[in-house]
Amino acid sequence: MQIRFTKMQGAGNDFVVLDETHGLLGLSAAQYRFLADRHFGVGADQILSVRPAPAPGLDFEYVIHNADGGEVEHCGNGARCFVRYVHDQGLSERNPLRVKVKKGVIELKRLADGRVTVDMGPPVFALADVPFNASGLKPERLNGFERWPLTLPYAGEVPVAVLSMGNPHAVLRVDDVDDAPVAGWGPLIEVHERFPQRVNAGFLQVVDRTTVKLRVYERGAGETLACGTGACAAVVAGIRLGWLDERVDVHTRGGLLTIEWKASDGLDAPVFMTGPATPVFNGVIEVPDHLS
Ligand SMILES: N[C@@H](CCC[C@H](N)C(=O)O)C(=O)O
Repeated sequence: MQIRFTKMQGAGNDFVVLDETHGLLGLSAAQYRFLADRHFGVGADQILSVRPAPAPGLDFEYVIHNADGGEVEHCGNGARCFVRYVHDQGLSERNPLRVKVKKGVIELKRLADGRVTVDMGPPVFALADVPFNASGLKPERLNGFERWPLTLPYAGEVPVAVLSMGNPHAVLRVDDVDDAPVAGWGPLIEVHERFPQRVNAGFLQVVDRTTVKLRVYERGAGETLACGTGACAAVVAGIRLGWLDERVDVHTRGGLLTIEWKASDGLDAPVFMTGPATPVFNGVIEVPDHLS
């Protein structure tokens, strides 16, 4: 089967975007993996499928698959690319857009300078909803928020903040992100037995109260150049732990994301993420039928 796609990136987190507004392509997990493959397919961290609105009051649905073929709840950088895509392809002129993703409904706004602001919704702290199994663990409390000791082979106990942005995140503070053991610890944290749905592992360096550096080892994709939900989770954790103010510039290896969370309005205040969304190229690819 031949399919048309657009390759996009948001702060270096890259995507294959598919238009399914006129009918579903019915791709299998193996076919998503093929598209994401950097040697045999197009190459991407995630595949984004743009679909018609599933209910009145919504503009679209968009479905996200990780490079490993698994469907996921949310993708912050993908949300910004999705908005740019529907606008550039003439699928909608509306601004803002209300869009269904697996985690719920999100609102996305194109800015005059080409960037996009996403209302990511409130963070989730209930451990069962992350999900995280804390049974038998004794947390360290900082500023009224917990860090949990995660035991890693060879590394011993490392303290992580745990929360969900619709998808699960573990956030670990490091002194120097360029020196952080992302490749070594990332895969161990991703599949740690205390995270029954696996987890995205964020390595956070606090530069000052409004500036951080971040690297994320993503569930189902490995280390990416940026992770939007990871940036939100890291800033929310940093605010709750007393390290950060309510508006923070997050420097990733692929670009700058700005995160705002007005915790002073309550823990259920929405998180706003602003950043770039850039088309790279359009193409047509033959997707092998034997992978269906
Ligand atoms: N790159 C994304 C997150 C994609 C999903 C994540 N890997 C997961 O499995 O939860 C982002 O920008 O948020």
